[in-house]
Amino acid sequence: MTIESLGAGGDGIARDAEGRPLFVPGTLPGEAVRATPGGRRGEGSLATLDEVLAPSPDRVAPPCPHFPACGGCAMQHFAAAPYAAWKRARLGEALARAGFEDAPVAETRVTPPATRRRADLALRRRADGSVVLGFHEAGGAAVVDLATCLVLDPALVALFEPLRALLRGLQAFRREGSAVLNLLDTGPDLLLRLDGTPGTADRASLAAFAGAQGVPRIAGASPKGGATETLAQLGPVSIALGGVPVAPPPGAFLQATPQGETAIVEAVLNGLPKKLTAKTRIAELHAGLGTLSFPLATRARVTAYEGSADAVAALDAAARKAGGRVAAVRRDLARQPLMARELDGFAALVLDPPYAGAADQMPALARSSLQRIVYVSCNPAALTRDARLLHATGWRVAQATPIDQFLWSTQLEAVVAFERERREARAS
Ligand SMILES: C[S@@+](CC[C@H](N)C(=O)[O-])C[C@H]1O[C@@H](n2cnc3c(N)ncnc32)[C@H](O)[C@@H]1O
Repeated sequence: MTIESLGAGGDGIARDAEGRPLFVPGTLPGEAVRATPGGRRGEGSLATLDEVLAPSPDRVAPPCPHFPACGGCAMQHFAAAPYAAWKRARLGEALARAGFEDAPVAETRVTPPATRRRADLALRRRADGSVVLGFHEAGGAAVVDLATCLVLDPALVALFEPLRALLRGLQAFRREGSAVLNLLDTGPDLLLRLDGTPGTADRASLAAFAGAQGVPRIAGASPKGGATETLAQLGPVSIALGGVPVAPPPGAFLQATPQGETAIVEAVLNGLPKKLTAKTRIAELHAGLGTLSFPLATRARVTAYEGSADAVAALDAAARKAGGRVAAVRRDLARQPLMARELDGFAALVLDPPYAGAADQMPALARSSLQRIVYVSCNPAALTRDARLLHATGWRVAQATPIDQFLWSTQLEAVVAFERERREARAS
């Protein structure tokens, strides 16, 4: 069969005899391949690639030995330039589906390998007591035991083996769990979600590991989430966001790479209205630890709303020390979205919602007196749904920037600046 196009999930798409889509993972447009049809996928079926008969000129040798088994990466077989163009096209399609047919989409801002500073590693204990540590396999629940990872910062990869040795001896690790690693300015910050309760011996091992590996803090929690407990702390934890030091809670959200963070911040600042004064006010939703709040505060006064109690406490403490141009407010924006009249007086609004998007918040934004909205999205489908309402209520896309924060994955980060269409423009 011949692959006609590349789907949003990264699969090559061919057609069966009846013209229905046949999704073939690991293939590229234009390729002739031999594949065996298997299960169903949406309105078509899924096929397993047996052989590439005529490779695309865009096919490259995947650099990682764990590709394609490891589910962390899906697109290592795709050359860098067409891969970046594919991500850019996906943002254009997401906006077109919302009604913005000819939105100005910038070139993709790419992220180099070996820069990811955040990892959520799955852990399993084998029957012989040894430890499997890695990401879930592509399309399955099993965990791929990783010897290396080309997207992660080497400082995190260097912890794989010491972590296996630590976990092997921990009584609190029975069958499965996860390890969230955040690379902060003070070194790796570790949150272990284990299926047992650490006793005295475990705590001693954790403190020894922290000292030996230069990990200033280890926290624990149950695999189901819930409250975290500090299990070992040898020093302070800190990361500078927009130049302001913040002490993140264990497992806190960080943008995936420093380069991605820079690209997002630049696109957000470029999306603001040009005329801002020291008295201008900006509303920021889903502020987290302040990744965007502190850069925004260099242009205006910022009211930063965030739902997580821990995150807002860290943001508030950092903001107070930094001189008070950021006011941190705790608010669950899904249950209690900002109302249109609360947005009076803000020159612009920046939102950076979680993967589900901001469906509950959009009607008030569309109705408000706002003239500028900068939407940071990690989910093109949610962006399409949320942007549709803006299209229907007279907004236009001023600029859209795709950011490839998750190298070789099918994920897409984007910053889209919307502005209200001027009346004369709408009349014409
Ligand atoms: C994609 S992160 C962005 C964080 C921050 N802007 C940054 O760049 O680091 C989304 C943020 O939304 C917050 N969040 C999720 N659901 C929320 C809700 N219902 N109300 C308010 N904030 C929420 C999360 O806690 C998280 O901090």
